[in-house]
Parts: sequence; C-alpha cells; structure tokens
Amino acid sequence: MTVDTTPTSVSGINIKSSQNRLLIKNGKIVNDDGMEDLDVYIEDGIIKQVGRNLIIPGGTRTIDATGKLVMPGGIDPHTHFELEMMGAKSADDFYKGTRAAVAGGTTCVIDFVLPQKGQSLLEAYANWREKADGKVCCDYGLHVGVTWWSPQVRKEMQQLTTEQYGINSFKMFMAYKDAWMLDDYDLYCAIETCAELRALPQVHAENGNIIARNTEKLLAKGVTGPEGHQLSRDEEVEAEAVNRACVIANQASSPLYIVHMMSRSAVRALQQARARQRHVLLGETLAASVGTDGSHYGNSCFRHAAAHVLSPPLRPDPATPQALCEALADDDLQLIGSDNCTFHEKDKELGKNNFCKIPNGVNGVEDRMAILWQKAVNTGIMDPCRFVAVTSTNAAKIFNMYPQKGRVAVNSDADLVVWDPKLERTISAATHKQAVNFNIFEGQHVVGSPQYVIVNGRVCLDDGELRVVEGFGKFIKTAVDSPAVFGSAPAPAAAPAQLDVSHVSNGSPSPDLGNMTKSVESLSVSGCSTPTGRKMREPGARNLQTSTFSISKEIEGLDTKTSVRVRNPPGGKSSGLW
Ligand SMILES: NC(=O)NCCC(=O)O
Ligand SMILES: [Zn+2]
Ligand SMILES: [Zn+2]
Repeated sequence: MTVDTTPTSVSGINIKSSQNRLLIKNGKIVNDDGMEDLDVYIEDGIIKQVGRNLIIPGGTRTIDATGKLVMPGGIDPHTHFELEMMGAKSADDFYKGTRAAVAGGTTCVIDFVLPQKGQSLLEAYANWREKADGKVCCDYGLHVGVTWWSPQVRKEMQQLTTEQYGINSFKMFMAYKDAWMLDDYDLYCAIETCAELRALPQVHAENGNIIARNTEKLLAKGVTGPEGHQLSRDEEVEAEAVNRACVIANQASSPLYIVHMMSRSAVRALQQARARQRHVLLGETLAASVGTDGSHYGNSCFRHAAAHVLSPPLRPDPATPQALCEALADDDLQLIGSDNCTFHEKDKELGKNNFCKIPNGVNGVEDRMAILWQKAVNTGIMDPCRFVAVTSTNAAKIFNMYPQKGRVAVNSDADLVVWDPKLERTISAATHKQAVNFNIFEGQHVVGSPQYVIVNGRVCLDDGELRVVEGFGKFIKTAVDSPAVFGSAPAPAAAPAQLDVSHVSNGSPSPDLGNMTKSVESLSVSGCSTPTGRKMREPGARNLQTSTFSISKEIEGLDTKTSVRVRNPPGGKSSGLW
C-alpha cells in the first residue's frame, strides 16, 4: 500500500481522529434537487448529520467551507484503466487513474471489463478485480463488455448479475470490426438478455462496417495521418448506429444507454428515438467532447493530433461542445463521463503510418468536473444542481448506487467535494496527475475546482494537497433492476423480451406489431403537457432560484406530426431521473 504523503498530523490534530470525524462548516450543500446552507458531520466514512448548530464530539477536525459548495463526489461512469487494446496498454493504472480522479473531485469510477473475443466473461472479471482491488484510491464499480456471443456468454451474464459479482450493466460495441464488434443479431441477443436480467445494456454506437470500408478507401488515397480517423467516421456514421441501437433495444423491449455520444447528429437521433419508444433511453457524453474539438486532427504534429484520437472522434463542427453542454442541461443527455483511456506517446506512434492503428483514447478523469463547470456553469448553460446531477447523482441512480453515492445526506457515503467556484488554474500536463505527458485540455483556464475531496470520510485532497492512499477504495457491487432504469414496478414474471403476439388471430404472428403498437401508444402519451426543460441561460446565474422552466425548445427536432417530445417532465416521461 502506498500513501502519497504521510503527515502524522494535520493542523496539530491527530490524523486518525481527523479521518474518523470531520465537520464541514459554513458551506452551501448542493444536491441534484436543491441547495442549502448547512453543515455536514461525518464519522467513520458515513455522513451522520446534516444541519445547523450540530452537536459534535470534541477532537473533530473542522473544514471551513465559507463561500464554497459542498457537493457529492463525482462519479465517472466511464474509465479504462490498464486496458489492453490495439496492441498497447492504457497508461493510467487503477492507482494513477483513481489518484487523478480524486485530484479532480471524482470519488467513484466505473471501469469496463473488456474480455477478448472467446474469453470467459467471468475470467475477465476476475482479472479486472485483481488489477483494481489493491490499487484503487477511491471506490469503483465495473461494467462488463459483451464482445462475442454464445450460450456460454449468456449464462455468464446471468452469473455476473448475481450478488457474488455485482454487475448490472453490459457494454456492446457496434464498432471495432474484427475485434469487439457484434453484428446486429448478436447485439439483439445481448440486449435481450440484459432486458431479461433487468441489467442495463450500453452501446458504443458507430457503424463499424462503414468505418472499415471508409478506412480502406482513405488509405488507398494516401490519407494515413490522424485526420483520417475523423474522415473515416463522420457524424452520420455515429447517428445511424445510435438509431439502429435504439431500434434493436425497442425490439428487445429494453432500456438502453449510449456511451460517449460525441455529435449533435447523435443526440438528435437519440431524441427522435425517445419520442417514439417506450423504454428509457439514456445518453452519456464526455469531458473531451465538451472541452475541445476535432480541429486538432489537422495539427501537423503527429503527437498532438494522435493524442486526440478517440472513438467516436471529436467533431470538426465548432458548435458541438456548446450543443452538448446544452443537451446535458436539457436532459437530452444524462451524464458526462471521461472515457479516460490514456496512451503514452510511443504507443500512439503505433499508428504513425496508418491512422487506424493509433490506440484510441484520451485523458479526462482528472479534468472532467472542472471542464464542465467552466463550459456549462460559468457560461450560464446549467446551474450547480444540474452539474451535480450529470457529474454524480444520475450515475448513482442509473447504476443503482443511490443514495449510498451521489447525494449529500445522512447515511450516504462521505464522498464529498468542497468546490471553490472562484479557484482559478490553468490545466497542464506539467501539473496534472495523470500518467501521460499530454493533456487534451492543455492551456485552458478554468475558474472553479475542488479545494477538498473527501473519500469515504478521509480527506484525500486537503486544501489542494493530494493525499490519496493506494488500495483505500473498495469495489461497489451493483444490483440489477435499477429503479431509475426499470421503474419501481416489480419485474414481470415473464421475460420482458417476449414478442407480443396477443393481438394476432390468424396464427401468423408479425414480430413488428407488438412494438409498433407500443410506439403508437407512446406517441400519444408523449403529447402530454407538462412544461419541462429545466435550464438556465442567463450568463452568471447560478442557482435554482434563477432557473427557468421552458417549453420553448420542446418542439425542436420533431420528426413526425403526431409526436411532441416533452422534455424533462418532473415525474413524467423523460430520463426518469428527475
Ligand atoms: N473511446 C475510445 O476511443 N477508447 C476507449 C474504448 C472505447 O470506449 O471505445
Ligand atoms: Zn466505446
Ligand atoms: Zn470507453
């Protein structure tokens, strides 16, 4: 076990007592549903009291949070630490990756177990636990990739969702042809299995066959540099896959979560699917896509351009970052992750003469919160409550960790950030904690960053000084049947993915009709009138009181005359997370 720094005392108080008992005073608590000036008392890693004039034991360390926001620690729903892909291994391991996470205000990450084709999912899961358990500086959960299909995979998915393993989400790839990609039949089977298990299917939505053919054509024309990466997979290639994934999920009567949505076209495809489908459809974007853009692929320096290569790629359209912030604010997207998957320069050079060999991935786990604060809160696009929702609470709800995680409340884990909205700094690889010497946000000036980060009651960022402990975090088992995804009704006795043939009288069932009937029903339901779209546009306005409920944008993006997409109805049809 490694400790970054090992002071025996902090401000003259024994560190043991300061770790066990902590009072955060005079701050403004921010949850996803409101803000209030209250103190927080923590004991043994759990929030024990929230209120004013608290009575607390002597010897308790006090942090004065005057002028600061006290928020649930960030939950990054998408990391790849120590991942072997495309002939390289990602540079941030579970120690350095979670150390960087904590430095940026994130106190829980969810990484992906990605089996090789043909590999047992259980074996891959065991490998991941072995890599992570002794190294993590904060709590972590796992999603499992379904990278091939067989009856054995189906059985192992079922096993993984039991209490013994604690998995409630599976990721399928529509890209990375000849590696992790599933065809539509296998994708349908995998999503259907998720629905039966009441687990959440996640999809990497890009058309892998189109990418493969475009890559051949580009290479034949002599386009070998990193710019070819974006050219081989434009927005349409992403949006088509988003739509197809939603259709397949609908056929399987399943909810769906689309990871790393990088373009306006993709968001539009998700909105349109939501308007016609009955099950919850969730979308995640990335710090990379709100914090930078695809202009970097044209940089003449290979190192620079290759460092920005990830899939789906950053988009050349300069309006994309703001549009994605607005989508997060409007609940068109529900979460922001990092997809942190860093590679050393020598590994990126595997693609020096062929862009399709550049290992895919960028940094973000450390800067995710500050980047979103800068781009969305400081600009007035979202308020601090929505910031908490998309950086923490929604992930906790979707992956069934709530309210243990994602909330400042009595009995929740003491995973907290004391956020200084006035703290100014410039992001740089020279000062970041990530394992690589490149940062895609290099030189960006941000106002707002964590001053203290508390992980399970332990002060791990202490007035800006990082004091993490290797192996201090623990694995969080997640149960299936998340209420945010499947609703609070009990699971149906019959498997939900059965085709509805009840209306067929001549003995020749039409597989389409069951879902078509549902679509028609949901179209009429979606015309209901709840005003939605909690958002805030006045620059500088920063609290719920100044938020407005707007219906003005609700009829944008209509694709049929009969459907009206009602956005964010509190308690109505939306992501279900309000
Ligand atoms: N996104 C990316 O480019 N790398 C990580 C693997 C994945 O999530 O597809
Ligand atoms: Zn992916
Ligand atoms: Zn990823």
